[in-house]
Amino acid sequence: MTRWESYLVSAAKVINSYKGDLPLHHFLKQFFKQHPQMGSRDRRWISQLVYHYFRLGWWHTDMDISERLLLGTFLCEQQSNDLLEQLRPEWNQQIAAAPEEKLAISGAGSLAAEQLFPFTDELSQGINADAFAWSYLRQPHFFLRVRNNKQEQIVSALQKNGIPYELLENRTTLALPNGTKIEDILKDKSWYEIQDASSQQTGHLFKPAKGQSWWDCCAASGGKSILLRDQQPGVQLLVSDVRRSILENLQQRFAAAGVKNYDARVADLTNPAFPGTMGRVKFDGIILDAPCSGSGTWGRTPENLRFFKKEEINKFQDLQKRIATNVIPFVKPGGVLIYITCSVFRKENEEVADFISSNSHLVQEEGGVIPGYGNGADTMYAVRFRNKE
Ligand SMILES: C[S@@+](CC[C@H](N)C(=O)[O-])C[C@H]1O[C@@H](n2cnc3c(N)ncnc32)[C@H](O)[C@@H]1O
Repeated sequence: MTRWESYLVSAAKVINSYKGDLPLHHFLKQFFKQHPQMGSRDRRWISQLVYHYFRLGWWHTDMDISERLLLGTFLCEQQSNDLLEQLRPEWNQQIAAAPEEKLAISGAGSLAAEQLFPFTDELSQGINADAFAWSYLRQPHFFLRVRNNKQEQIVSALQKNGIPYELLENRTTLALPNGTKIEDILKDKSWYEIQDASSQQTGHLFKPAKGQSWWDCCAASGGKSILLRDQQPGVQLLVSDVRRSILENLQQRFAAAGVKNYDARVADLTNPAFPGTMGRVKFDGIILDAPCSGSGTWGRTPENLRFFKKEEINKFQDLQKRIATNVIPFVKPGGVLIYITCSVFRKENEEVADFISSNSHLVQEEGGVIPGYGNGADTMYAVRFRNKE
């Protein structure tokens, strides 16, 4: 058996044993731990094959696995590669063709959006189902947000290391190839944050003013809070999350980014007793970056196309409504609430936004879907409400 054929066999082994109960990258890590004879090149190829396989969603699930692995590689890769050259050279010659052309060349028949992404009837308004579904065939980019005006220094380090990059029009967002080991290239952590392009765009809704008090109530490791403080270093900041461990990550990330003077607390915002623990405090701005299906980021975790259960969407909506209900009373009259998800589902987006405005004095001012699928970024939803009390 050639090296390339053995990659197909190993990838098929992974696919047959993976049941979706933990993220695919964790599963692959475990798999490689059990097969220490595989070197880094082998691991890279097998992982890539498996990811391409899942990028095809529910299309041709009855096809022979090896055939589907090759088809996934043909449709998802844009550059000639050794595996196809050895196993399907006639496809490798056409690797740069448009996806529609590749479909015809492969003889695999037509491809409808619902076959790739089985939840098209759940999409938020304004998301183009075809363009969104087809975006799964491309691995998303890796994005940086430039801080402290270090564009020139960063670009020159990337050029020195031969890393291809695109500096977007706003001159603060950099798109890089996925898997770039940026920590090895940029030693000064204060120059940049790793943050998806759409996540960076949510910041356009913040508009903080000096001296205001803000609460990032589902802060995780603090990506939105750092963005907020970069816009307005003078805001007073409270961060909270239900997970103590993620707030420890936040503290390290803030220290590396030079973010100081903030309050942090562990808080479960679904707990009905929670509001009583906050005292009489109110905020000029609250960022509610809600726990969600993450369906706008599944280009990075395409195994979800096969393993996510539609019923989960309602559970997320329920969680989002409960958290919003507990958070709304803490917006000052005249203050703002920014509701954010990285979901493409109407139930987690517009329906929760409608729930917020129907059950409070909050009025939606601006925002909506941030469609990242056209430029290799995540798709998000972000809306800004003002308290008209
Ligand atoms: C989408 S993430 C936030 C991402 C973060 N804002 C950022 O920019 O990196 C949602 C966060 O909500 C937190 N969360 C989930 N359930 C919660 C609850 N009941 N109360 C408070 N936080 C919760 C999760 O732990 C998770 O860190």
